[in-house]
Amino acid sequence: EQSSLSKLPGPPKLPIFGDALSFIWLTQEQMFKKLVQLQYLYGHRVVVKIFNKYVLQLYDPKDIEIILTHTKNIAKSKPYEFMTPWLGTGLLISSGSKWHKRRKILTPAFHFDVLKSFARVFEESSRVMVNELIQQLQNGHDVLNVMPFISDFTLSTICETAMGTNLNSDKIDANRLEYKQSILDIGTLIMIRLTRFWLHPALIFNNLPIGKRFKKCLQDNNSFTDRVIEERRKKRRDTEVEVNGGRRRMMLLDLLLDAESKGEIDLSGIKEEVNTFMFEGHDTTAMALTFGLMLLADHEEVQDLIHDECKSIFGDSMRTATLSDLAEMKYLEATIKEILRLYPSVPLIGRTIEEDFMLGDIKVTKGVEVMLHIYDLHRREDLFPEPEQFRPERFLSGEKMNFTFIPFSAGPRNCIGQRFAMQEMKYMLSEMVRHFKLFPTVKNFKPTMKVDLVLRTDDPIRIKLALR
Ligand code: HEM
Repeated sequence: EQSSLSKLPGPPKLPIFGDALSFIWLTQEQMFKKLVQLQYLYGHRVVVKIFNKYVLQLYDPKDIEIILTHTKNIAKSKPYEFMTPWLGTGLLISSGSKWHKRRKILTPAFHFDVLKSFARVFEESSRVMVNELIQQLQNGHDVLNVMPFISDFTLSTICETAMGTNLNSDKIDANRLEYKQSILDIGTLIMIRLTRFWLHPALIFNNLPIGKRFKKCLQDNNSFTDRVIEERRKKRRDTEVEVNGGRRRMMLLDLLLDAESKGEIDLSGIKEEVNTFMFEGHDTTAMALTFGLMLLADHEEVQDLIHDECKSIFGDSMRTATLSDLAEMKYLEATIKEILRLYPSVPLIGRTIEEDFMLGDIKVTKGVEVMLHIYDLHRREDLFPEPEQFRPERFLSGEKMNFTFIPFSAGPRNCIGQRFAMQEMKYMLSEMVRHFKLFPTVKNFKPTMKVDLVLRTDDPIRIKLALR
């Protein structure tokens, strides 16, 4: 049955192993490079065989549309399994009726009115970050690795909005660094495990030093998220009026705690969702903002256009932005899209096929895995002329991009936090450009990407700042 796939182009295959041996021992950077090369070597539909399993690699919008709009084939692919000791089967990883039920419980947490009520937090957190950077400037540090400042910003906003917990005033603040480090380590360990097939069985992995390190990371991670849950539970008891006030009930963690009292979810269910949202809700936007500031620093003309746009909205006032101000920031919105085209925080997603379907004239059968290459799709020269060039104007015409531009995926399993993320990024980037001029430390810097849980690089992103 799978043999119709064997006719598709792909790397040469060995008996028994297929292509498995060519992925062994690769570093995360080598793996990234290898996956990018596949489409240039073999075209937009590539078949890789890992032992007896076909893994179809797709780079074409029409094929990607067929997969993403399929209402039954919503199960994630094998590599996501290595994340389950950490994220359980929370919204990102679950499938079938569990996924449907959870998505229904959590969707109200991203309602327009709820996002509107978060404006103050996005606003204040952006200001806090800007003030920290001004402080750094005053202390003589004008060249900064911006990543740690940004991830502090996105972590505190996800805690204060979705989780209703204020990081700065709580003792959990001390665990923040440990939490962020644990996510980096978890990513690295999962990637090591992926490229060494003998580490795949849990029984082997868990009993080796690498499995023990993994377990320690999970403990560090959970000690932070458990406290976030506890803090909110306490506050709810203390401030019952606030809970019945209506609006507050819509906060993500409150919805989960409400579902718990109705018997729809248990504590382990709450934990898997809190872990999922704390990670997906801060790391993705942090990486997009980091690459975004790097691109802005390299393109003074783009900064100036954003600044002009802000000036036309705010005049000379340094007042804080409202949601209707944000709606007017059309050029900034196009800039954010262009950032996500070049650096989509989730560069690659995967599905396991549960119901046979046709991909054009090719039958794809149950059990096949499919990888959708968002990063490579966004850099196709025929879809985005001069794809390496950073040009926000591409997104100004308002032309529909359909499945050629999918940083948030699409279809039933698209990103639930998409509007949250856009709003957060608009607040932060507009605040930055209103206060600072950014300069590159290396002109036209192209960081070396690596395969990880989100799009990452080990190269520090250093930017020179000056007050505007
Ligand atoms: C720039 C920021 C972001 C990008 C580029 C992004 C991208 C994505 C993508 C591509 C997916 C599909 C994953 C897959 O199919 O495996 C996804 C799913 C998801 N995202 Fe985001 N995301 C961002 C921000 C956020 C934020 C801020 C939150 C939460 C507040 C969030 C929560 C989630 C969740 C829970 C899912 C799983 C949804 C489901 O399967 O029902 N994301 N995201």
